[in-house]
Amino acid sequence: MQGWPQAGRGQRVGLLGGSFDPAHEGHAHITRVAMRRFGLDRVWWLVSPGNPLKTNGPAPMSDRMARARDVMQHPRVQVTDVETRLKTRYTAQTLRRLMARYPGVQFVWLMGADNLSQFHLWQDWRWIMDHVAVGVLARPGDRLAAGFSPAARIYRGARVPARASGALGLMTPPAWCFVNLPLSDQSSTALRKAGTWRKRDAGAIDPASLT
Ligand SMILES: Nc1ncnc2c1ncn2[C@@H]1O[C@H](COP(=O)(O)OP(=O)(O)OP(=O)(O)O)[C@@H](O)[C@H]1O
Ligand SMILES: O=C(O)c1ccc[n+]([C@@H]2O[C@H](COP(=O)([O-])O)[C@@H](O)[C@H]2O)c1
Repeated sequence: MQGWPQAGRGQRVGLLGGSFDPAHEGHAHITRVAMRRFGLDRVWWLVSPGNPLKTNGPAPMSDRMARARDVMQHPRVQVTDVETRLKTRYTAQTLRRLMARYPGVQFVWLMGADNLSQFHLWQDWRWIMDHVAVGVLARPGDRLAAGFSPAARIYRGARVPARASGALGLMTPPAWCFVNLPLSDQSSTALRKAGTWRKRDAGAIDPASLT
């Protein structure tokens, strides 16, 4: 995919942000499940210029994009460098700009349970909860911690039961839903440790160029 991803008014678009350093079958698996369970028309992978909470830079963007496209081949899923184009790396900033750029599109932020546990540390995380529906996918080892996380507790009144997950993208935020699924123990950390992925390129990102 070259250029900006496409979506029509009224479409439900899931956004899976990640370092994808490297992408793996676990990412593809949760994407397919999210499309089905949350009734999404499309999913865009947002390959991050760099997680603001991680100090080490990831492998070069071009390598991560190429690998992500190899791993995720589906007609309704697009691997994108939207955050590089927008010059954002904080999710709230990215979402504000995407919502302005794609009026009428219903975005659903997707993440694994490990990220829900950390969510209260993200910049403007309450703004995200208040403005975008959030779909959380179970991940081995993180189910309980995610359920008791500050974000889950503070927004417990906005939790959508898993049996109603298909309507998530139509709901007015705050609305978030946790779904169980056949678990995948794949992780980028394990792949990096196994040495099957490229060396890190800590100098690839100039943080000053990003908001
Ligand atoms: N096996 C998995 N099951 C459920 N969610 C996952 C899985 N792997 C990744 N995710 C989710 O996909 C998103 C992007 O993940 P990311 O690119 O950080 O991969 P990762 O395997 O978690 O990497 P790392 O090991 O470096 O933290 C995150 O929301 C993460 O929670
Ligand atoms: O906005 C934030 O403060 C923030 C903090 C940590 C992670 N994120 C986003 O969470 C997504 C998953 O990150 P990662 O590195 O765990 O793959 C990715 O899109 C990051 O930009 C966002």
